[in-house]
Amino acid sequence: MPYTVWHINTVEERWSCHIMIKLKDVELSFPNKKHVLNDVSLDLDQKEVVGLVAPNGTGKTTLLNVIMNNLKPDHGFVEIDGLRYESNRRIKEIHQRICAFPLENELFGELSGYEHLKLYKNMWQSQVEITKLVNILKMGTYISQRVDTYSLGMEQRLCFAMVVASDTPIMLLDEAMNGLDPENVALISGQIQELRDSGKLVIMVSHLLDNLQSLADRVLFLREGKIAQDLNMHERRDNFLKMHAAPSLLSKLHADAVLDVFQGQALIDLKKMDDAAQRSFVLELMANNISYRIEPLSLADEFRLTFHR
Ligand SMILES: Nc1ncnc2c1ncn2[C@@H]1O[C@H](COP(=O)(O)OP(=O)(O)OP(=O)(O)O)[C@@H](O)[C@H]1O
Repeated sequence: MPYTVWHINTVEERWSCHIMIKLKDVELSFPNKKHVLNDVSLDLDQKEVVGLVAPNGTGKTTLLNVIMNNLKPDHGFVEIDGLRYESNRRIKEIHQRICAFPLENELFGELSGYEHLKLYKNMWQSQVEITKLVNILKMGTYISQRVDTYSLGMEQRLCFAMVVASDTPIMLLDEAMNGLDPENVALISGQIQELRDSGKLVIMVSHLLDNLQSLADRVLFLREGKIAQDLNMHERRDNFLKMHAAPSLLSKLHADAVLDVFQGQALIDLKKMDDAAQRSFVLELMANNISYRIEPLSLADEFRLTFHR
């Protein structure tokens, strides 16, 4: 009989594979819109930033609402940290583990930003230091003002700070960067990285693909109710050739190799050419002084190929 070698997981290994959210065969239709979610199965781990990406009206918010139990799936189930929404007690237990980005109508105009942060800290009984949080997010100049005096960007930063104040293991950020200037996008991105590093699962619905490219560990594309792409952002990916779309040269390539032509740039799939063909094509680009780069697809490239082809 062969020896059985028991592998005892290290603390790090156990930590890195704890499933915080499980969706199994989730389906959901609205009366006027069928199959907004159509058989979605997903496991999301702790200590991850997960980007959820799709064009408008595709079902991203619906998916977050299913995770929060605001919508019940027609089929399938959701499990949060091993628990299902099956009784009021369970719902309460689960909601202690999740905080969702507040909607505009969940803010109280007559209260200050500071009072909102205290409210979230108390609701989740967290240990977050509000003064420190206010300083980190550079909200000191307006945090004592009534929220109905806030600009969109100030409100967005407050809503993000409210989620941080909850200190829950799962954070759902639906378009949290909307309306923020680049400096604030960078500030909040840095905080999201710290949340991830401290062990949180952060799910971000976002249309800022360049930002997700650098921030997310994993990006999901939702298309026709399904997860059309599940990209591990740390995995080494194949190289593609990106070149100025010179028609005379593109016409020499097999049509299958030209994946996309967009805003004067062509995207060439090098896997459709053998080494010799690749070399001679690159020499031709150089001889014709045509600019090109060889690199993996960006998230924006992946998005175009998934949704616009
Ligand atoms: N309560 C509802 N009743 C009926 N239809 C709904 C409801 N909520 C969403 N829908 C429809 O379901 C589809 C998905 O909506 P959802 O808000 O999830 O999209 P989204 O991807 O979050 O869009 P956006 O990027 O514009 O926020 C849309 O066609 C929308 O009209």
